[in-house]
Amino acid sequence: MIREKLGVYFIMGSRNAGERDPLEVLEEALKGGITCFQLREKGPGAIEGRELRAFGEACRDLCRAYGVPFIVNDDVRLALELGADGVHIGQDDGDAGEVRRLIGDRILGVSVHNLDEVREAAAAGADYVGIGPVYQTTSKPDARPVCGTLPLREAAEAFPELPSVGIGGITAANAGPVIASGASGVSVITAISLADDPERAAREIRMAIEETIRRR
Ligand SMILES: Nc1nc(C(F)(F)F)ncc1COP(=O)(O)OP(=O)(O)O
Ligand SMILES: [Mg+2]
Repeated sequence: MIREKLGVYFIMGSRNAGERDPLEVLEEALKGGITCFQLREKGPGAIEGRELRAFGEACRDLCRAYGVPFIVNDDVRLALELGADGVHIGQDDGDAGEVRRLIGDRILGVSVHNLDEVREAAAAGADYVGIGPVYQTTSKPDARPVCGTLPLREAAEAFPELPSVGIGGITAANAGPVIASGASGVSVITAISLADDPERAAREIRMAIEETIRRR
């Protein structure tokens, strides 16, 4: 069941770890208890071709070793080539129904920004939706305006069967309200990928959301 795997959803590409080896950062995040990982190779210096394939295989193998779902962002062909557990697409990355047909029963995540897009994603067979940016983000230059937690609450109330994750500027300090709004998890790039101690950062986010779930 994907809902339980969405708690601490780490997203990273080869260029998100600053001066550090991204594979070391990923393994530390896995030790810290992330529950899902998305390979999102974007932005300046993004790798491609054989280099991306090799990096993706290494990320996949680390996730498998820790029993964590390995999701690929945008690139359905790469996801299928890598034998990924699923794919995440945005509103401009293709038709969700078509992607569902291409990936079979693998995990399908869709970015949404309003209830119409939630409804469409559910109809297309999405396993979860990503909603944001909840807070100001530094990871996505083309992000939409900050939306806060209200869209998460609206989606959870209107479509309680469709798990959602909040994304955008989330840290251990502000993860609580995201979960309190009804989201099943939080997605994080920088708070883990550029942390001095990614293992500790992942653990603190996991503790923050589990505390909120207990009180919810
Ligand atoms: N990559 C994402 N992952 C999630 C997840 F739910 F998985 F946390 N939610 C939202 C996005 C954003 O997806 P998209 O709008 O296509 O932009 P980009 O391809 O630049 O990431
Ligand atoms: Mg995308």
